[in-house]
Amino acid sequence: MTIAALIVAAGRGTRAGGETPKQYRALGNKTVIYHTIMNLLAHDDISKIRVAIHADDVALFHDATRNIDDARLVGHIIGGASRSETVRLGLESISAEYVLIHDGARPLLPIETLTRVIDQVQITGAAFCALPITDAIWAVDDGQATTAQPRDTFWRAQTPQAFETAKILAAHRATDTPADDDVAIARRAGMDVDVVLGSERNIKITHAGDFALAEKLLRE
Ligand SMILES: Nc1ccn([C@@H]2O[C@H](COP(=O)(O)OP(=O)(O)OP(=O)(O)O)[C@@H](O)[C@H]2O)c(=O)n1
Ligand SMILES: C[C@](O)(CO)[C@H](O)COP(=O)(O)O
Repeated sequence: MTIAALIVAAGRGTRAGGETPKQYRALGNKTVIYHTIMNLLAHDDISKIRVAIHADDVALFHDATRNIDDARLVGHIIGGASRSETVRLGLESISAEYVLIHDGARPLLPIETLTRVIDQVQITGAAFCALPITDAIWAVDDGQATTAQPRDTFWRAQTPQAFETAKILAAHRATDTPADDDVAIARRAGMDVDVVLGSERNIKITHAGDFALAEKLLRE
């Protein structure tokens, strides 16, 4: 049994703003992507980590990772125009039995969450971490509440999302329409995907204000 990780980090971070893409900005005294990689290297079952980066970021990536002395971090690849395309390109380069697909912009993944995903994917072949919703959920149209939604049936998806590599690669090859995440691509292909408990700590840095939250979580 081999488990690889694919970190997708080829986005531009438009919503976060700033001159440098968010994955190469500082978090503590390292970069965001450094933390993301180290969190995955923390699990002994991960035998290989591939990072998909943007063609303009090669120097930034080398700078961010030059102090990582671990042979499991293998050569980077260049991602695509959408997250889904980046994932497909990354999957084409991975030969392990299972693959964990993780956002480069989630630098605070707890080892317990990672372990839950790794354990479950080896049992059922597809698993991701997510959080149940505690607020009431309303459909809103034109600024007005319309229909209350049954919140027990909705979970907030996080990454890693893990699959048998051959199956998720086939699912990606079978569609040209990008999706928000890889669970959506898997479901499109008819795969069953198990959910395990994620973590409030496992935030995705999306907007500029998320850096302050990430710094606070890092210190805790
Ligand atoms: N073409 C793309 C787009 C996104 N991603 C990655 O997918 C993850 C989640 O995407 P998101 O948070 O939306 O990042 P960006 O696309 O960079 O952000 P934005 O939409 O604000 O530009 C990030 O790690 C991002 O680098 C990617 O690898 N390739
Ligand atoms: C993959 C993801 O992080 C799961 O929550 C999310 O769908 C990424 O969305 P974005 O539109 O790329 O920010």
